[in-house]
Amino acid sequence: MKKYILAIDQGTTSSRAILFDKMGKKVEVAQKEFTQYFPENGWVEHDANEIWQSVQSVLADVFIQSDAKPAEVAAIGITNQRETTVIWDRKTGLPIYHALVWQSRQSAEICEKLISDGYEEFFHEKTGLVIDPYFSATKIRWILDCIEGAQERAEAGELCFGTIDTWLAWRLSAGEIFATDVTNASRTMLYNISEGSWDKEILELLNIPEIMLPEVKGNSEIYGYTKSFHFFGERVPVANLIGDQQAALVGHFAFDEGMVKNTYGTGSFLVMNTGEKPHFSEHKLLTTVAYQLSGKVTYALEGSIFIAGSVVQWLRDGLGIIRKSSETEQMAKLAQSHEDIYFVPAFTGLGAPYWDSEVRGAIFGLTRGTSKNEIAKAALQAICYQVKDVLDTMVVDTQIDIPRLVVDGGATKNDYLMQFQADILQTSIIRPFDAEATAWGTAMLAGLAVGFWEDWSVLRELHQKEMIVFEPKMEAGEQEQRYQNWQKAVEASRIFKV
Ligand SMILES: Nc1ncnc2c1ncn2[C@@H]1O[C@H](COP(=O)(O)OP(=O)(O)O)[C@@H](O)[C@H]1O
Ligand SMILES: O=P(O)(O)OC[C@H](O)CO
Repeated sequence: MKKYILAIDQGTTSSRAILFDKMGKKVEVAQKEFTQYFPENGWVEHDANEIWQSVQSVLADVFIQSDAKPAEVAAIGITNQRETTVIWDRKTGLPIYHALVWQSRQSAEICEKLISDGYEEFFHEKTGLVIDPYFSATKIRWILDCIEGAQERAEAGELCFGTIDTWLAWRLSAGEIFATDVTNASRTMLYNISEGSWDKEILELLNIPEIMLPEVKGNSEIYGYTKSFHFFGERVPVANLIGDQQAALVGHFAFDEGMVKNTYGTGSFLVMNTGEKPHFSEHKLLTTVAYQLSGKVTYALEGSIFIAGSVVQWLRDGLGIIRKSSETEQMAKLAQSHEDIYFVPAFTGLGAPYWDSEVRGAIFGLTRGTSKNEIAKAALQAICYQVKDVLDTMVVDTQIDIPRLVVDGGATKNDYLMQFQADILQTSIIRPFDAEATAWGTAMLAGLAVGFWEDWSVLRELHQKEMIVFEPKMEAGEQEQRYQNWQKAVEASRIFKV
């Protein structure tokens, strides 16, 4: 008997496997971090094989740790860090280069050329995106340029391109599934979001052969079956692929137009459901696909922040001033209030609403009295200021008020972060008791596809109602003053270019 849905949440810093039972209860979780490579200024890479190994490892762990058996899994859903680009050999399955991570800037020059040649409107109209190294298109171009003979091999059909969803589905099915979903496709800068297909003019402009691209599918259907993974005695359907931010939107049940969620993971992503018609931003927010169910596309508006939880990771792995991310909460509380510093964590440029690839990080206001506590506090505050930059832009762009923000993601465990976010936005922050929206989103979509759950009304009943609300406490005067200081710090960072 089938008892579980298995969600694979492949994030920027770790891979996770989560088992949900029929009541929507999280039965077991396994998690594994993997290596981040920073080969040059602003570059971020992953080893796609290591990602695959980390996924195999958490899949094994989740069964070893629980009473569950692979034969009891009704379906698998895969949700993933988006845009990260893998190119591999169709025959051997070996990647021809490291995966270029969404945060990575190595294709900045290709983007600058496209902008100076006047292609901004061309891409915006077709893909809903701004021209930026963030998206997969110029990363593909960069790899094809960088590896000798790759262009010819791609043209001959010998190479496959995929975002991480495609890579994992391909691996799990031993090459039988070569597909992506519409949300991941909409982040490649190659996909026409109005026509619902790879855009031939863009492919021609970037000289990317269509033969290397996966088939694009909806968000709740059987893509194929597992084959290679020996822990599955029988073949288990892969019944959903979806980008992690869109999965979180679904996981929060943000199905109505105007509903917004924000996720605090490696980056931070504010996403608003905008309904059946795409809303094209005048303020450099991204128009993207929220989900496609029964052939019907729903669109979203997104503000993407490149550095959020990863600034905390940098305090741990780069500066070495903490051992665990959770320590930052206490440090922020211990920080001296008169040592007020501002930290612009633009390690790989700034995303929405600035889209500045060249800016790099800076800390302002250091004194002899500044200690690691103040730096940790400023790092957490920086996440919140960036969210305000995006949320204010979204309100102006859509003319829709956002009186409350539903949140999820690893960094939301930090109560200081949540309270400061409520204070600086002057908005209520709603944190579900178990902030596992991303995995729950993919699990629901996969479960519906195979009839594990009958329909959305059943799932709505199961949806957790418990939550913690953080209400703003800061005086409006202080909030305004602080935000002005932040804006000055961003301005100053953008002036300094090496
Ligand atoms: N208690 C905490 N305080 C602040 N940041 C945290 C805390 N716990 C985790 N993080 C940050 O959250 C991120 C992990 O969240 P997660 O949602 O798993 O990210 P991803 O999916 O991008 O890998 C890491 O960057 C980590 O530094
Ligand atoms: O890995 P996350 O959760 O920070 O998400 C990464 C985003 O999908 C990048 O667009």
